[in-house]
Amino acid sequence: MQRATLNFETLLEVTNALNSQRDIDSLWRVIADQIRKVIPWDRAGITLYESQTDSFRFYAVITNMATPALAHDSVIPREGSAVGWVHDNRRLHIREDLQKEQVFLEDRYYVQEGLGRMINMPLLVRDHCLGTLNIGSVQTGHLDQDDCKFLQQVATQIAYAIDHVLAYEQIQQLSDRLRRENEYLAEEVKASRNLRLVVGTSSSFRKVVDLLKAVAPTDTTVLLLGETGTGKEVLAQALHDLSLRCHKPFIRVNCAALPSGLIESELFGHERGAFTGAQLRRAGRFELAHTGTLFLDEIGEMPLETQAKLLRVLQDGMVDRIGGTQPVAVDVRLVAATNADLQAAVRQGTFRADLFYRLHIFPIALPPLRDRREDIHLLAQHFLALIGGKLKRAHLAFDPQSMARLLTYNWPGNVRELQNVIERAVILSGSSQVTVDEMLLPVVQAVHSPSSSLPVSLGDLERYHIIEVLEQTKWRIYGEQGAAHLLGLNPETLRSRLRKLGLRRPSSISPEPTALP
Ligand SMILES: Nc1ncnc2c1ncn2[C@@H]1O[C@H](COP(=O)(O)OP(=O)(O)OP(=O)(O)O)[C@@H](O)[C@H]1O
Repeated sequence: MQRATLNFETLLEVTNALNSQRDIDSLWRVIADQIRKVIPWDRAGITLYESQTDSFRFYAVITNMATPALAHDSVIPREGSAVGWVHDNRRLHIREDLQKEQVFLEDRYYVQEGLGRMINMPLLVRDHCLGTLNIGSVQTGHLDQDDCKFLQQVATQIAYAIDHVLAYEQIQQLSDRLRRENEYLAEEVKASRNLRLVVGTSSSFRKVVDLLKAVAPTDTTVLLLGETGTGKEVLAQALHDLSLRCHKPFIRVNCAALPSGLIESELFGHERGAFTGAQLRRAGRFELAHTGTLFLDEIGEMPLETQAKLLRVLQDGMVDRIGGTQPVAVDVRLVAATNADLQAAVRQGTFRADLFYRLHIFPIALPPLRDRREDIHLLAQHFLALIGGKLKRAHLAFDPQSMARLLTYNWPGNVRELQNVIERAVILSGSSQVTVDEMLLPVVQAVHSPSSSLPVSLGDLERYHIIEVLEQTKWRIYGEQGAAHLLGLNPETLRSRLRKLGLRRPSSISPEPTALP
């Protein structure tokens, strides 16, 4: 067969192979076999340029050499390498005798492998160089013009095919990211995180807000310390809202809520098939938070193994997906929170000291509610308005005794408790006048005391409260001294609630003169 015909037919075979849907390894094998018909080789490889690291990675390699020094995934820097030269100059480079011309970084590895000649071709798409095609042989010697032209044509076909694959991967990644963002937002909506306003004018709280405002515009890592329910998450969100990243994502991870087996894939993502059940490639929360803020709540609960991986991300800004070979660069501002004594955890060996120092750059300690009693009034009004909005109850107001009760109650550390008491009071008060019955306060303490083993649901709480009041009134519902009046409910509303709760007047108590449940 004539040389020109052979080259043409081979090129056609290469194009056909590129159009067939195969995985990259078998595809490369078919193409490399075609190239061999025209130019004998002992090593054929493709590198791709990675701008993040300004280097080239071997994307596919086939070699006859016994001990290949540069294998699949090996990385070569652009500076000083032949592939870098080809990339920068957009043209082919041949070392006809590697022994004599070891001018580039990778040449000594090729000589070690036993190669005599190396040809590097740019993979060009619209004058953009994606990487290189590299053909090496044990033989030394010249390459004629036709062969150069043939190789360049093969390189162009490969370049366009790779460009399509990369574009497809990018679309997949973007759609994966969008899907994850949607899932995340749906979760967030479900959790109805509408209590974002930061409320408080006490001097201890103002100090916290001043620190927050000072650090917000920087990219410094912030560690929020404080008892549970003191507002660490509210402040993390406020920090993000005040930062230059406010229009970028704010992503939250509760380290205590995720089982240890899941936390790494949740944080760092995973490749398809990385473990049983990983049917799709999944971006982690670090990737979702790219250019924004990642809030790691309850960081003290993070398993030691995950702490080591988190430390690596903080050091290099690169995330390794589980089962992945290529790290992904992320630009994330980290905010962490804990109610645990991290220094004690470091002493006990359950928290890494090096991670602690990475996080403890700008600690902010939140005061418990007992140390900011001046804020109770404002917080109570704030929660009343929010809960009123949530339950669609307009113009709610505390009756004067109730506000006094809230102000004098010996609140422990927790703002969430105050909020919950108010929510219960609103539900139990039938009118726009909200009564915080004294009963609500001790019950809340009992619920949260360590000796109480079972959590009490809102339904149970309502039932206990109603029974208590009915017992006080000897099951009298109507009139000034009746349970309906004390509960601030219409008697008919109370009667229907009793029916709903399945409560009946005990037979030992004589009936009221009106219709009874
Ligand atoms: N200063 C504040 N202003 C307004 N709301 C607040 C404030 N502090 C706390 N809250 C409310 O109290 C509840 C508990 O706050 P948050 O979840 O931020 O606490 P946390 O310290 O992160 O709790 P945990 O340790 O349990 O994760 C939330 O509903 C929040 O809206």
